[in-house]
Amino acid sequence: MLTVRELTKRYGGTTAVDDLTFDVRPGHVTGFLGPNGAGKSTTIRLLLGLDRPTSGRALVNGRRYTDLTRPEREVGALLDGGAAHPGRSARAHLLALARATGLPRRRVDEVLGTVGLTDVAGRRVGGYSLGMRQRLGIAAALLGDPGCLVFDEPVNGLDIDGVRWVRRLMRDLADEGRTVFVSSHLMTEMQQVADRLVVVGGGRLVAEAPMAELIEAWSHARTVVRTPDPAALAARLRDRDAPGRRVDVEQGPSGELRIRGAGPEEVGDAAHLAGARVHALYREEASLEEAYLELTEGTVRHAASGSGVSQSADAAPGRDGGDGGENGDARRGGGRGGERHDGRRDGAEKDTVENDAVEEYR
Ligand SMILES: Nc1ncnc2c1ncn2[C@@H]1O[C@H](COP(=O)(O)OP(=O)(O)OP(=O)(O)O)[C@@H](O)[C@H]1O
Repeated sequence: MLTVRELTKRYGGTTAVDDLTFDVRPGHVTGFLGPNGAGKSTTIRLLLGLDRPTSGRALVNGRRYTDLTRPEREVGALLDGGAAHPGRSARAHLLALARATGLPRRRVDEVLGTVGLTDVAGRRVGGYSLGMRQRLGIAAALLGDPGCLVFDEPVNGLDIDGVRWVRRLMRDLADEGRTVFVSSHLMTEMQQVADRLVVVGGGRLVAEAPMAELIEAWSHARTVVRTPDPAALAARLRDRDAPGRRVDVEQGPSGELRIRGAGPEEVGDAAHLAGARVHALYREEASLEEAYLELTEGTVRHAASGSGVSQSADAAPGRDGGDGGENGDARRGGGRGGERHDGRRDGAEKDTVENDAVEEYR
């Protein structure tokens, strides 16, 4: 369980996180959604003890990260898929982490298997695609078999199979009773994977709710009708306005009417009464994207510093000895990188690296 209470973080004159309170509960995939500069990375850093709050608390299983005796067994994080040394093999990287945290080496093989890197575990990470590095980052997060997992943009750089795999993995981890917290700027991705959402804007909490509730509360289903007689139908529909009930009618770019406050049956009846011919009539469900835009409207910061700061924010997930990564912001590319995680070996990448860490840990 992750607990955030009245959390505030100021950097000079900038309030990155502003009196934020929310819970991330076990057994759910909770999405952490917000526009650039909303305070997501800062919140995650505070949860993971990588920064200190100005005030308030950010707790893992009821304790500050820095007070946890075996943090790797309680929370695992993917903050930067490129955090492994490029000259090391995936296996060597994970063995070094296991050794540093006193975890059994069998966990290395287990997590390599879980993320599908067993066959390429001896290859240098420098030759890995972005998607393979994401998998390695997830393997590192899973190493201590923690009850809480924090994933920052885990699907970036993955091909469609990789994306499906990550979704399945997050679902399975939650179904096992773990706490899964996943940040993303991809609203459509959240809709696919999260069953709860924490939405932030301008450092403040905008919403915390089950996904379905959030969409229901903040977005509006519309009825769309195509008719050659839009004026007659619109007039008839507007007549249905009554105290406590509002029917909004807008004309779309190709002449269609988009109606809020009246369903297809009612619109069909109104068309009949108005003598308007109907060529198409359907209900259009609002997407999370629409709900999200509505929720965060007006909260977007105009600080040009956002992306630069985020890079430093993403670096070095402390406990896995991250080196800042050679690709600090690559995962923000939203689908850039086109991974080929198909086991194909490029000639230049065939070398096998087993370094000191492996030797020492045998
Ligand atoms: N170390 C820092 N020094 C100064 N300002 C910072 C620092 N870290 C974050 N900020 C500022 O705090 C605000 C929140 O940044 P943060 O990176 O947490 O947002 P975010 O939601 O993760 O955005 P993104 O998706 O772009 O990473 C931004 O205005 C950012 O410029």
